[in-house]
Amino acid sequence: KRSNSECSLFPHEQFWILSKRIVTPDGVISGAVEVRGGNIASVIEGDDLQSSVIGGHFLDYGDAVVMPGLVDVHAHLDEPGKTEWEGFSTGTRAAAAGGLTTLIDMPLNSVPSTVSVETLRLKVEASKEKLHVDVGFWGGLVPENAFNESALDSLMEAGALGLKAFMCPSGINDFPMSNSTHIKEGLVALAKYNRPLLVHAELVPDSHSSTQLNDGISDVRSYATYLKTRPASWEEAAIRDLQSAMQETRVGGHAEGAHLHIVHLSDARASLELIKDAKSSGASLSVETCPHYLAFSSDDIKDGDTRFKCAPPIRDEDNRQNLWNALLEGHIDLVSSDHSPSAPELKLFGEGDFMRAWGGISSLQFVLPVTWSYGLKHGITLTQLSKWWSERPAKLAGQDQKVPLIFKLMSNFTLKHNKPETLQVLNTL
Ligand SMILES: NC(=O)NC(NC(N)=O)C(=O)[O-]
Ligand SMILES: [Zn+2]
Ligand SMILES: [Zn+2]
Repeated sequence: KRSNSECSLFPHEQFWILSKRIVTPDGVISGAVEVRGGNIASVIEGDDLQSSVIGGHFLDYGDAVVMPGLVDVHAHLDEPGKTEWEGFSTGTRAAAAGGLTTLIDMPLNSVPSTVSVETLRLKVEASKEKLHVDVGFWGGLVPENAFNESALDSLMEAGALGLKAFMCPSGINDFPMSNSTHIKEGLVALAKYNRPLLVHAELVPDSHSSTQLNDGISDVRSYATYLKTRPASWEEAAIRDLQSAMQETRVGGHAEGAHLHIVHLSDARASLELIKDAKSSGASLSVETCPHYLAFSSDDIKDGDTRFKCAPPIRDEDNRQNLWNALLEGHIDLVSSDHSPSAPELKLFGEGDFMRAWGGISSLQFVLPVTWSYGLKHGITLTQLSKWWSERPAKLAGQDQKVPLIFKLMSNFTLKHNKPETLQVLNTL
């Protein structure tokens, strides 16, 4: 609704958006999108629609792309508590600047972490009057609530869209790691709601104590040093450890109805093979990767440039190509930002110490151009981009209404010509 502020919304209850490139489930069409009362009312294929069909108010965007807004299922907005790291106001403005119209906020890096109905309410309260795009919330699965089904139920019934767990230390004191037993419990609780459990899948082998991790560390400014401390075998070990939990999400399984989603996959070798096997065995399983894994390889990262520190780490060029192939072949389902900013001083830009800097990449407003620019070299299409960044993330977050009804209906109508009767049908839909 147009407010009397300097809002840029077109001041009409009903208007049309024309473009030569409108992204629909049936491909990219030239035509017009009808907006009525703030919703998509119809989509019409055809050229020169101004005069013949539409009349009224319209915005003609020429050959600029018109597509569903991006839905980011993995963003750390850090409020309440750490607004010097991000916050709802700056984070949602960055999202809007980058074409993201929905963010699902992670349950950690805020203070407190979102691991109960009380802390979810604190977060919702903190977000009031600060949102420039839609925001939803994942709840946190931690050892403290994993066996307390009623606590998980109240978190879900209070509006959490699913749960998130870490299988390794998260770097946040009040968000401890979980094991596969906790995860199985979480999946059983989620089965009632047909909702997902998202997992940070890195598992530190028992032999590794945290001190050992830093043993023999030579040059902390070299990215290779950091990369060596978080090998792909950690991702593989976590996904191997999740196998039986994944099997329980199959039809007839103990957690049928629940869904397991692996966040920010970096290892496109053994870990990806295990995911592919689990999917083909019928597990209700999906996996995301992030633009920084698709765009950069370890060789690109200069000494001391701790902007690129994240967990799991950015791996080598061959791995990056494998990630693109897996995304193009549908083995990786979607892309998310894993926007994990911090106060600049925590990145230790001066010292460039990869071992002590905050792990997390700040990227929200760049994810669309990065995915598109680097994807062009792999021949990606706008339709694929929209599946990876809008349609599938919206489904994971249970936001099916974000995949506009008309686009769903469009999948039944193969509009060849905007014959009046067809238009009439669409308009009444
Ligand atoms: N607490 C975090 O924000 N962690 C994040 N940090 C990264 N990815 O380096 C994450 O998603 O694991
Ligand atoms: Zn993570
Ligand atoms: Zn994250």
